[in-house]
Amino acid sequence: MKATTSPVLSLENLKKSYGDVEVLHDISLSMLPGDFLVLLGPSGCGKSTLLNCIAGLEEITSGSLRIGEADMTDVPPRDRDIAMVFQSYALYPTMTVAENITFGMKVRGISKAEQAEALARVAAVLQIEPLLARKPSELSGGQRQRVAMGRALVRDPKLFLFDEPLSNLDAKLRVEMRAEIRRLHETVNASVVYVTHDQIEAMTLATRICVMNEGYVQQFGTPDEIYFTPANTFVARFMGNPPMNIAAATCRREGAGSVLSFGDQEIRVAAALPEGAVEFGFRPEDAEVSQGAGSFSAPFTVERIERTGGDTFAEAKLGETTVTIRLPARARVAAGDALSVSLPAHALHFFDAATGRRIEAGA
Ligand SMILES: Nc1ncnc2c1ncn2[C@@H]1O[C@H](COP(=O)(O)OP(=O)(O)OP(=O)(O)O)[C@@H](O)[C@H]1O
Repeated sequence: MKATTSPVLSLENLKKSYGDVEVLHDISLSMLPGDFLVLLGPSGCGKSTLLNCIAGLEEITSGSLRIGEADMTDVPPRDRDIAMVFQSYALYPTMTVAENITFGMKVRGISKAEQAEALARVAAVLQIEPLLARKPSELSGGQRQRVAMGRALVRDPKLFLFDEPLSNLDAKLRVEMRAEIRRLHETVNASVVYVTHDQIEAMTLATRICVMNEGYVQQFGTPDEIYFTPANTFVARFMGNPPMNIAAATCRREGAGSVLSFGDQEIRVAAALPEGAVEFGFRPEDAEVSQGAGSFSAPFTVERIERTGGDTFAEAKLGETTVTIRLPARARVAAGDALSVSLPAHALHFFDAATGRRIEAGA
């Protein structure tokens, strides 16, 4: 008989209030050992508060929080079998790198031999052997971040918690460290909860993403589910750069399909959608630009062109909404040109105009 793997972390109807103000509402999610769970959302959405609840730095107001099988309600942070890496590295300035990494073990009375063994293992994984005798002031930002991770890695805990660990690094270093964290996760097969507001970090690192807004879980799924089938307009707009185009349309049924109109522009779709107001979405990279007739009955007139080097983006109006369409880098297009745009069926997204929720197209 195959044993089922039990979650390493599970939250059920977790709520957190500060005084009368509830900042986390009914959060339920779980992750399996080896999962890399990213808590993603804009500033103030509650992701750090949720991480701090998991760490035990904040008490939960109601609901349950389990790490492994054990309920954590009355368990202090030091007994939760977790290791945290913060955005500020909080290294001890007077200690060497080696001492910083082994300090926690020393405090817990772990033998010198075991400390040395753990230090060697972690230094090799993080490739910081040449830095062990240095002080934090003699390190670059990326090296300090690696040492901070080293301090967490010597623990071999049930759960690693990362709070925006890359946000103090410059763009290039962030990309390098992102790759390193990914490699690290693959090498040690750790279970990680990772907070960020950066959707690229979430897409590249996560096995599961929990998108949050205003203390609510907007969607919990794999990176592909979140990107390709966003549950609502918030998730659709939050993921992707440039974000998904979303335009208000009026829908009428025609035959087995539907016609969406945006002023004088119309698009026929095979899906049988509810009639009336609907939000229509497509990603800038899914638009196929052609010379002939596209999916839309009226062409788009280019209002603005933006060239980023690798891509060219054209802005045009769809009804009242300005939409962005990605073109090849060397596309010879200028403001005032007309574009015929086609969209493959899988690239069409529909959302309820009142609630913003995804409408599963029944075709
Ligand atoms: N100690 C506190 N007392 C009262 N309100 C708080 C406290 N800490 C956080 N909040 C509020 O809880 C909400 C969530 O804050 P939190 O720091 O978790 O957001 P966040 O998503 O991590 O944001 P950021 O990315 O800016 O750190 C915010 O509205 C914040 O103002």
